[in-house]
Amino acid sequence: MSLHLHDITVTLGQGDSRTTALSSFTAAFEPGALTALVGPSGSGKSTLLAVAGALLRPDSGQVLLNGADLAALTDRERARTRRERIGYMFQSGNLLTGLTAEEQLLAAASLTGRPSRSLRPRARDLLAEVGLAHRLTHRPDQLSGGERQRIALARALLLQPELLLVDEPTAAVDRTRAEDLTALIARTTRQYGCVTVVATHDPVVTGMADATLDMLDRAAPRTAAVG
Ligand SMILES: Nc1ncnc2c1ncn2[C@@H]1O[C@H](COP(=O)(O)OP(=O)(O)OP(=O)(O)O)[C@@H](O)[C@H]1O
Repeated sequence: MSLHLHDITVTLGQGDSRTTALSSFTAAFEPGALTALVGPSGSGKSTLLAVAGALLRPDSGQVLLNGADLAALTDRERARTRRERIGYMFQSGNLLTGLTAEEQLLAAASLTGRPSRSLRPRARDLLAEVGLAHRLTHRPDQLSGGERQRIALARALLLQPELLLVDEPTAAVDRTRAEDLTALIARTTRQYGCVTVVATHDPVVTGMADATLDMLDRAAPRTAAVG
């Protein structure tokens, strides 16, 4: 498993709000390694996660997951790749209203056609690992922001993704929980051999990461020198 982003450019918005969020961005990510993606607010971290996760098509460039270009796949193939090969944990948690913590995990897995009964023990183990064994039957509106994020992490890990994309996992939790969550992400990354990219401002995460990628170091010059 490998992830290689090659010469990625992304523009967002229309008219006056049109912004170049990524400009000729190139980077390679190692399997079994947790890479911390750092850089000031607005430097393109979330945009990069969206492109790597086949949620957003770049204007140009290649997103090579194991050598195959996600940017060149059809919408249907991209949706399948997202369901089966990529785990996401984004800031909002993106949980489904009305479902319990345990159902959040099983519902996501059922989209890939796997029987939920066989996954239930693993779902419970993962919820216990993120410290939510006592919250299996709670629904999103009965949980804190940090708890919702932890459910999203457990859900992302359920199907052993090849690519794990995480946006600010520690923003809504205390330091001890931040260390536990980051350790879980790092441990799972090594165990599954997945490529893990975590956008973060938190020194706890950068301190435990295998590599740090600073968005500002990778930005291409905005104006080319003409000789
Ligand atoms: N829909 C949009 N339309 C126009 N510009 C946008 C849009 N979404 C994001 N941007 C701009 O694109 C740039 C990159 O945004 P992005 O969210 O990727 O940054 P970030 O590094 O994740 O920031 P943060 O650390 O604050 O989450 C920013 O300048 C932002 O203002």
